[in-house]
Amino acid sequence: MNADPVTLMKQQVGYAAAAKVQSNSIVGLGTGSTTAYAIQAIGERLQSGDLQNIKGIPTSFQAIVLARQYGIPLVTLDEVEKIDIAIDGADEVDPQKNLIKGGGAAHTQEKIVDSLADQFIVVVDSGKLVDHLGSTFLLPVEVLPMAVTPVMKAIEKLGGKPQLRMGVKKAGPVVTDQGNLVIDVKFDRIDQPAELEKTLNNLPGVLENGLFVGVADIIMVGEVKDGQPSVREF
Ligand SMILES: O=C(CO)[C@H](O)[C@H](O)COP(=O)(O)O
Repeated sequence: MNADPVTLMKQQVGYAAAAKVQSNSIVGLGTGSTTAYAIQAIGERLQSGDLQNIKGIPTSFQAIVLARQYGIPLVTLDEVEKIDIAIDGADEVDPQKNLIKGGGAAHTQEKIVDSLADQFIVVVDSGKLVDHLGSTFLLPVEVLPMAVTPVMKAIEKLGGKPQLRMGVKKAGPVVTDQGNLVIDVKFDRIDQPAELEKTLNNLPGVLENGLFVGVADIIMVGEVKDGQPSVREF
């Protein structure tokens, strides 16, 4: 393999998480470049006959496209009693397994699916591990378009520095799969993520924020040591 180290870590951890999926299960399919490897690996296991009777619940349009590409049948939350396992990425992970998600603007559907899973496995490269949430990544907040200005003002009063997420190769702001906008917020240090999660979601116009507190069961971390990729769990 001649991929760069971060890509190697993502591949390794995505495939390792897919190996935990068992036949006859409902699988939450997360969003992002790391989860994409897990979706690919689940599809390959289905195709080889190593896995049978898997149904996926997607967390985004990206997940739908990848599931179709790799032959994973999809169902909706209306059609299942429960989700057995969900695999999803994260932008930051703290030692208590709390997360910041939403780098792909998909955190609203991700939180619904990941929270419902009996087992939620987070797949990250080692660069995502932090001592405190908010250290490296801005906190994404999905907001109804008509409420962007009042929500930004309210976030400033909470001590955050908000900025509207702008599109890349698209004029204007990023529009979520739900047709809303994303405000990315810099907080100097998020010491009480559970409280901040609730406070932000209580602002009129906010749909969901990217703090996932007490949701993750297992963190799988892709690492490269001496040029060799490996995976550890906590
Ligand atoms: O939360 C997410 C999307 O909303 C992603 O899971 C998160 O941004 C990590 O993505 P990647 O694996 O590409 O680094």
